[in-house]
Amino acid sequence: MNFRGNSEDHKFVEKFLGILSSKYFDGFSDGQSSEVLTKYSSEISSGISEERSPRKIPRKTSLGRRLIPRKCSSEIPEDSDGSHISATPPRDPFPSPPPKQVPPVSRKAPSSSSSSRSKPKAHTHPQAPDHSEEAPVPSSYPPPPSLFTDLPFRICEPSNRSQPAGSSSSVSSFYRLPRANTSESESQSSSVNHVLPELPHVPVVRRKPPNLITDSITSQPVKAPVVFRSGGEGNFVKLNLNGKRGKKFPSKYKSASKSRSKFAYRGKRYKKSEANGEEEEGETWLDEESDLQRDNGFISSVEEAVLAVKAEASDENLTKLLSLVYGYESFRDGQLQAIKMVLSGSSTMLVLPTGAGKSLCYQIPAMILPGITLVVSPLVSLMIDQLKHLPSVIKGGLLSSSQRPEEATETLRKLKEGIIKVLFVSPERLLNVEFLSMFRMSLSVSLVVVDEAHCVSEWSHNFRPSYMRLKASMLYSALTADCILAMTATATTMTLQAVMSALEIPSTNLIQKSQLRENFELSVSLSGANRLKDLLILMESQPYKKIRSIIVYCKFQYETDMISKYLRDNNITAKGYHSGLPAKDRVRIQESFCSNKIRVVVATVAFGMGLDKGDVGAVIHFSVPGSLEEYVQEIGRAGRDGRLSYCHLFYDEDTYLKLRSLSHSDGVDEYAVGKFLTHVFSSDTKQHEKICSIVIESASHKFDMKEEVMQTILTHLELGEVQYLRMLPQVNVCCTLNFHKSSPNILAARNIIVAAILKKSHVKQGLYVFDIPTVASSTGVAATDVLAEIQTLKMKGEVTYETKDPAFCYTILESPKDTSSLSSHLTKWLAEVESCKVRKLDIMSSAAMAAINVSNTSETSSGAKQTLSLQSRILDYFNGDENCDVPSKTTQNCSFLRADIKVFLQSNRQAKFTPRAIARIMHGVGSPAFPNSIWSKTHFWGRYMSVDFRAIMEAAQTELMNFVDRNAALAS
Ligand SMILES: Nc1ncnc2c1ncn2[C@@H]1O[C@H](COP(=O)(O)OP(=O)(O)OP(=O)(O)O)[C@@H](O)[C@H]1O
Repeated sequence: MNFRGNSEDHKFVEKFLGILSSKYFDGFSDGQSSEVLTKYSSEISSGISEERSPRKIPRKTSLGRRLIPRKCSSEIPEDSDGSHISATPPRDPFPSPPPKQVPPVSRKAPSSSSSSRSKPKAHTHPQAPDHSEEAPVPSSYPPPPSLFTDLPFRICEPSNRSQPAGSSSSVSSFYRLPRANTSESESQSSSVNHVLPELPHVPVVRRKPPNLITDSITSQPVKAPVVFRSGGEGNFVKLNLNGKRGKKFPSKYKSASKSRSKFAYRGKRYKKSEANGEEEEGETWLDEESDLQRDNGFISSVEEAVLAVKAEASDENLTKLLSLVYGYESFRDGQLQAIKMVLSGSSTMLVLPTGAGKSLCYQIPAMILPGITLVVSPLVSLMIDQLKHLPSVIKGGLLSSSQRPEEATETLRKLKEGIIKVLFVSPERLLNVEFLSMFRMSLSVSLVVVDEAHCVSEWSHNFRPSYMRLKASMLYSALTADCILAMTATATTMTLQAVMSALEIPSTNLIQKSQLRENFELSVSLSGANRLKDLLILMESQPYKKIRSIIVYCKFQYETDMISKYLRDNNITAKGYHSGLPAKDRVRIQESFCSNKIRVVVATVAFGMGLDKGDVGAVIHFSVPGSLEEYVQEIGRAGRDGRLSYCHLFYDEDTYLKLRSLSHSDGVDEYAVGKFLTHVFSSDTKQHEKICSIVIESASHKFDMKEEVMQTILTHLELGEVQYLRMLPQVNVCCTLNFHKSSPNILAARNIIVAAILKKSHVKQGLYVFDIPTVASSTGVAATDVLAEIQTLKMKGEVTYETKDPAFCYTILESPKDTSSLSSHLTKWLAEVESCKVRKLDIMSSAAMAAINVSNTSETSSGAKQTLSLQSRILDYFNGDENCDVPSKTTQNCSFLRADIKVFLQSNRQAKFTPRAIARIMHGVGSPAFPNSIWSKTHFWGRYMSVDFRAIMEAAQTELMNFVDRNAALAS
């Protein structure tokens, strides 16, 4: 629409500007975590491949190809699918080939899909890496050791460290252990022990078996739990955890016991050499009977231990169970307390640092409690990973919206038969009406675990609208759950309060340990145009030079390729990893990294969630993270074996400004929210249970609102104080149907859905085109049922079809009485969320700058000073007030700004701008209506990134008014 200065245009601008009071100028809703921030990052400049999650629903399916949405919007599929191997940490950077005499000892009863044998196997028969791109492993690297062969372990504790407060004798914690030998000559002179130089102040204590695992071939072997095979998706053998032999977990499906024996182990085995008990590399079949006997023996011991805990959940009994199932000698700080709380039926909020062992806090209760343990997880990759890491005695399953229908059906069958004890589920699936009714009717839930619980809160760095739906009232009533365990490693006080309030966890039930492990050496340096070179210099200097596993985090997809290539050109084995890579490539890269074939992974935020590779010795941030939470999560991939690890951050101002601009990419104005609400409630609500739909792409363009923002608003309309609507699964709403066999009318006579289709469609070149929600509403069934029916017809050869236009679907329960006050309320809330995001980045930036400054003040031990400075900032942030004022590096004005906006408006008369749209263009941030593919060509694109976004909006508002007035004057 052109602006011609007529009165209508004037009214539009006036109306818009009238609504835009300055307090809403920062209207923003990301709602989507740093991943989302990253995924829009390329909008800052054209031609940059951004970290964008794939469409959740296919835009278009080929005739009859796919019916069911593959992804729900909140399941960010950009991580690897998690099928990496969690390797026991190699013990030195470039170790000698392992001796072959030590039997495999499982720290955790293995449970990967290809049986427990797959772990050692993964090392001996690794998947072929992509040699075409990958630099060869330097010949100085000996072949990677088989898993576990470096055992036994060594534990080091600083002598001056006292027991952590509140810890019991059976609790230990992370301590800082030295990592790499910084002296090259030392490393060359010793094949194994050189990794841990004997530091004078760090006495070595040897234990059997240790909690913190480091390397030493001199210590005693850990008492090995029976290495228990698993199968299927990780858990073949089912344990009778109810204490009655031959009986399953309680299920209301009483008839389901027959299939149980199916899950006894059947698979390839490694043969144990009778002579020395070592694992032979070749695969062979063992006598199944003797194996089963051994398995049964193990099961009996675990069953006994479970019964003992059921009788008395004492420290001793729990520790015995821990040692039997996991091979660990003691609980870590916080674990025992959390397990006991859960066993006593108290809902609990558990805050432990990354890698502290939170998973164990639901796995052990899952063995004891009678019903199912449901684990809600934000990422499919994380769920897959956690499923794989379940001890084999706990049978697990997974339900996510990205599954194929037959996979989901199989999991549901196992659930009903009582085979599954721990079910991983996405929030969308959990809240699916059919899923809930199945639980209500037939299954008992003992525990609901909300993993990454900070996602519940809009004040976290990683808020997800679907997590908003996890309210205690729903979890308790719809699932009849007994208890909730919420877990996170990164939550500020404000986030914790929001999570605990949503999940109705009393403040007395908070178990919170320090959110930062102590085994990090943190450093920051100022960088700029030479960042790549700086990175190489860092990696070629001590201690990084000697570290075998390193993750380099950057913000943009194109950076991962560029940096990894640069490193490879400099003889460092490196691979780029981002969500844009095909899933199989991501899996392969992760596996190669975990099996030490790649030394460095250069990744976006898509890498790392759930990554439990013990020996990652360093994490380097090529760009400043979006928040301290993100920083802590990402450095949390390092040093999970408890040893000293190194984390360096290159701070450069340009990236900070880019990210700050991007923080505004999801902002909305009250005007747009109002229009959107009018659209949402435009349907005829008198028709009971009418299915309404909003086609995502066109609405996004029309309201200049990102999909995530629309979803956040809709979720709020469902879960706010008044329930205005009920959300239904997303579907592709436009269907084109082609009849092949029977005539349409004959089919319609015996099928009411076909009859409705004929009634509601228009015929185009012999094809029937119709709107699925309309047909669903007219027949009184769900949109997914219409799709299912068409699919059935397709299977019978009656039809082929194609669907397009993914849409939000919902039914209206109540129309708002006052849309304008509702939109004002929503805009205010979204603006607060946006400001919170910007503030988090400013706090991160200010912490980095403070560390740089502290190192400038004195020459001596700047490393230690930086570590202390960052540690204290992080702990203050998590424990204190995050709303404190932080200096921003943006300026409030620029002399040419107004003049430039004027020129911009004159040269783009054809477009209808809002002040926010102008500010975005000046910041180089695209939006659905002003995409960077078009607007990045303007001279003004990103020119004012250093000027405060709100200040630009104010200037744009004035200039827009002037512009309209001038045109109106000219026209009259
Ligand atoms: N008591 C224990 N003793 C020794 N190792 C343990 C103990 N508990 C857990 N671990 C190990 O610690 C590692 C990290 O555990 P887990 O993945 O549960 O951490 P997390 O707290 O969920 O971390 P993140 O938040 O980063 O995902 C695992 O390899 C696990 O087996």
